[in-house]
Amino acid sequence: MLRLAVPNKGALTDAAQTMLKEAGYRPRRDSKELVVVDPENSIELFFLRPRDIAVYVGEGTLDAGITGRDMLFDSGAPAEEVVPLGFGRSTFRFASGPGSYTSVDDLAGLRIATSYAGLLSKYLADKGVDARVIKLDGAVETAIRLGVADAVADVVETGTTLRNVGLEVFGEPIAHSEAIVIKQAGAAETNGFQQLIRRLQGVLVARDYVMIDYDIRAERIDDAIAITPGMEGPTVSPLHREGWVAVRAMIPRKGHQQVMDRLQEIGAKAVLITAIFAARL
Ligand SMILES: Nc1ncnc2c1ncn2[C@@H]1O[C@H](COP(=O)(O)OP(=O)(O)OP(=O)(O)O)[C@@H](O)[C@H]1O
Ligand SMILES: O=P(O)(O)OC[C@H]1O[C@H](OP(=O)(O)OP(=O)(O)O)[C@H](O)[C@@H]1O
Ligand SMILES: [Mg+2]
Repeated sequence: MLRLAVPNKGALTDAAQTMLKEAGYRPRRDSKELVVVDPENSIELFFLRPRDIAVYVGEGTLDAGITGRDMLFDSGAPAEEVVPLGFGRSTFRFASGPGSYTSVDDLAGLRIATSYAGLLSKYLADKGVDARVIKLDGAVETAIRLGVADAVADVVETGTTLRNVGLEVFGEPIAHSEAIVIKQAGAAETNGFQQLIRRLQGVLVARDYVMIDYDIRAERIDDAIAITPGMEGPTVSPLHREGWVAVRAMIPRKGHQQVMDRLQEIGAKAVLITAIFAARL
């Protein structure tokens, strides 16, 4: 049985649940359930704090985990990213009162509050900036107002939290994060692990791609294929109508209306888009 760590709280929880459900795994019945055993899929799900997941996986007590890339770096645990999952996207940034500082170099000798002390300390060391890291558990944005810190380093998604307390980001982003699957660094990939990855990648394909079908005059087929090249070449089938062919291909969901416009401009008829329910490439 594969032992997988899944966030039990916080920003990644719902999206991770939804993705695992779409990948065919048994969802947890309520938010208090800490372990889900799913023998049909040979998997055990352990619901843990996102911050702790890299620690368990790095120790090898669990085979794989879903966590944030920033949390993996922060932990310093011997675990590695296997695939990005496309949700929980955020940047990790410095912020302070408007106009206070412009780059990390301005922070030498100052105090920076964060709940990602490992990630921040590594970044400061890389940049050769000697500053004091004040480790807090959360809600770090308030630390400046309360006089505990001169600047903060925190997760920013929409920026609403910072705006609400009158802070502004400055300097280059420290890190770009999203939800990822991790495994112990250097560990062999078991059959169960590869199955998990294939299923999750299938969910990503089903989310990001749609199927397009259309009819086109045979003499325009090269132009049509240039617009819809498909993954490994589109399927082209004869139509009962003389001089016409039917084409079927996968295209990115994003921009599919533009693709339909271009196909119509070269004379395509009966252009249909359908959602992909599940996929394995
Ligand atoms: N508003 C957000 N939008 C997108 N991703 C976020 C957001 N807040 C946090 N994350 C990401 O989610 C992951 C887990 O962070 P989260 O804040 O949920 O954990 P936590 O702080 O330990 O939990 P909690 O906030 O419940 O105490 C991190 O990788 C982080 O980058
Ligand atoms: O840019 P925004 O869209 O406002 O999102 C970013 C905020 O979301 C997270 O907070 P969370 O709710 O996890 O609280 P925490 O700081 O206590 O972890 C993060 O720590 C930021 O505060
Ligand atoms: Mg949080």
